[in-house]
Amino acid sequence: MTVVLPQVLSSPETLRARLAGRRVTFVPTMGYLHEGHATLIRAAREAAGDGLVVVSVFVNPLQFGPNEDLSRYPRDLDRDLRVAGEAGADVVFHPDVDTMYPAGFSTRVTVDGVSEGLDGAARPGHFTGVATVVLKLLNLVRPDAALFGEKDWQQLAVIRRMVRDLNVGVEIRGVPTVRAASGLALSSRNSYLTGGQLERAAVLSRALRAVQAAFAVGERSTGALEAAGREVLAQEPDLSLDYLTVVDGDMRAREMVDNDPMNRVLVAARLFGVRLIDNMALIHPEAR
Ligand SMILES: Nc1ncnc2c1ncn2[C@@H]1O[C@H](COP(=O)(O)OP(=O)(O)OP(=O)(O)O)[C@@H](O)[C@H]1O
Ligand SMILES: CC(C)(CO)[C@@H](O)C(=O)[O-]
Ligand code: BAL
Repeated sequence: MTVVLPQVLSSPETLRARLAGRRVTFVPTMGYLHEGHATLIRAAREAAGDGLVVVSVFVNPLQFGPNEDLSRYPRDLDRDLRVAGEAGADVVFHPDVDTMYPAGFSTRVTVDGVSEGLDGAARPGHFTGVATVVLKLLNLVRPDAALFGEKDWQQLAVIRRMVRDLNVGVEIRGVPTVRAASGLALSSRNSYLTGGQLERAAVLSRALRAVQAAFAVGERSTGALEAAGREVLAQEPDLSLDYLTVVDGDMRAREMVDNDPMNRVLVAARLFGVRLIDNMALIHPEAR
């Protein structure tokens, strides 16, 4: 099958000229696209009708801490163009860092509350970096709708809050997490792991399923639910746990949970030196 590669644009001016007057559905990414991204792009294609699907590929330095993996974050634009084209993208916006943050750039967007715990606490400044770049990308692309993965559940909550608070006027859609057969959530950072390590990293999703199973048999204390997940994680000696926490839709910890479908268990851990995150609803989707 011949794939029509998307048009690559790197300046705000050419992007605006290309998108003028068109309905636009947008998928922001940091590149190194995998099947999770392709699922987002296909969903965008379906939602877009005869409008344009725009994918951004930009590794945003503002959301990386000083000791994080910015310099080694995986990059492969040629492959990204093939994946994006196959999934139905029309345009890939690929700006360089100076275009996004020219000399004198001084503005930051900080979302209080939902940004503060979990990854916000573990990665100081991370969500300010995310909110700033996402608002900037939304202002450049001016989409009707933008799609984000539920894999980054707290990020999705931060973006929804920002869009609501600042009247950005874009529909934000969440897309369920795409997983490997082992249960491991697909992630660009999985490329840091070898085959055997990837199999072992599936312990994260097994821990989340153990929390779902405890909830399904009636456990409502978050302490006991979290203990069920941690017990599974304890079986992996090369894992260093950041958090495994049950939160409500506003990212708040509670002592007891009810059947609200927004209740979620989130996990972040370092495995073989790589920091991975995952999350699941407390109510197993098939039990709804
Ligand atoms: N497995 C997945 N299923 C669904 N959406 C995903 C998945 N992985 C990433 N996404 C979504 O794709 C978008 C771009 O994410 P990003 O480019 O950071 O990829 P990533 O795989 O999450 O990388 P990282 O390793 O940095 O976490 C985000 O909205 C993210 O939530
Ligand atoms: C939303 C995003 C593209 C902002 O850089 C990034 O955080 C991501 O890929 O999830
Ligand atoms: N997908 C989230 C991007 C990050 O970890 O910086």
